[in-house]
Amino acid sequence: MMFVGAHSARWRPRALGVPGASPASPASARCDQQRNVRNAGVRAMMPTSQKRSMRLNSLPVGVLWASASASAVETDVDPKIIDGKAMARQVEDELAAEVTHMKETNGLVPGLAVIIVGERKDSQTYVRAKRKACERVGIASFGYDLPEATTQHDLEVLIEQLNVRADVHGILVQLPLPSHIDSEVVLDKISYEKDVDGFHPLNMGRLCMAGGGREEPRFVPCTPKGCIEMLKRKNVAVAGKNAVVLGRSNIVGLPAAMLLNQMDATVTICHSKTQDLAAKVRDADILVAAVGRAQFVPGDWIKPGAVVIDVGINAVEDASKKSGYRLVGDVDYASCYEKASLITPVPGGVGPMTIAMLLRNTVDGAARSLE
Ligand SMILES: Nc1nc(=O)c2c([nH]1)NC[C@@H]1CN(c3ccc(C(=O)N[C@@H](CCC(=O)O)C(=O)O)cc3)C=[N+]21
Repeated sequence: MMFVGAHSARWRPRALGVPGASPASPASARCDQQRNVRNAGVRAMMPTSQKRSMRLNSLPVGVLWASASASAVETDVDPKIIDGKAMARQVEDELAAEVTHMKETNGLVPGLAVIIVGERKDSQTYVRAKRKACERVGIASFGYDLPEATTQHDLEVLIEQLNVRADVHGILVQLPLPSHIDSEVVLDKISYEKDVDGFHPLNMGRLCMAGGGREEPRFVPCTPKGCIEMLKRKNVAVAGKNAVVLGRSNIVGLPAAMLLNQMDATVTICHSKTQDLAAKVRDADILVAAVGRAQFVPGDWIKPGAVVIDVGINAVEDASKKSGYRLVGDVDYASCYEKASLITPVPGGVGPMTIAMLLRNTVDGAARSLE
């Protein structure tokens, strides 16, 4: 049976607070001494003209501070940049406290099952990041690494088993799935009460329904939820503002538009058939770019003072890097930075917040299981 193999691949929970110090995640340690390392990451995202001015307030002022009071230091190094990595660590700290409390009062350990089918390198990277994040906050993670040739039936059987397991509160099937598997059918199989990705039609449907008295979705998709959390934590006023969402995917664009609509923004969804895209974007007080095209949005499309949330993660060739590539977003960062009042970097922006929201959803799912 394939699940024997899957079980042997089960992730072993490690002690809390052990930094998963791999070169790919330099900021996984949370101690104060590490703060300047993290700030260095932000500094790398800044145009050179800004770097000099920020050096003054990036002195190690917080060495004696508790991490709970470190937020101003961590996220406001350059007030224009929304440091998603630091913000995600803050969310993780909050979640770790909740998880500890849950364990102490109810003996409950939140559990997340992550299924990956096939050997896509990018999927493996993301899944590894999710597992490490679970370790940091004390969530038990159960990894299922299934071969490319896994059948639709076997995948569905696994999901049904996870649906009834009391120690699993969230189930995530990493996308994209191999083409011989019908993703929609698979996602519908996940119990909507464990659908921490928020992709189940019942969760998506409830997200899209407006009006009083309706049931809230059990879970909201992690990437758009992370975008909104960034706006909230930066105290961005949304009501009455023009929000433009580039892209209409089920995973990002569409749910992001629904959430902004619920916050009383005037939302415009743009896509490949949109006429005069530049004019639409120039009207945006808040721009969410999720088109999957490297540096697609130039700075001269940005309204002065706009808030720019860049969801894109695109690899572009870069001979100066050891890997041969670097990651860029869907906006041209340097020119958009000049016009924006707030902007998210790539990497270190929406990506880490996506993972933090997955943890949030898993802890919420565990809390709901007590009701
Ligand atoms: N069922 C499912 N749920 C998902 O949430 C899901 C998925 N499938 N398939 C793929 C996309 C992509 N995604 C990312 C999450 C974090 C980073 C992230 O943390 N990125 C780092 C950089 C990572 C790197 O260096 O490669 C950053 O932006 O700083 C990126 C991408 C979740 N996804």
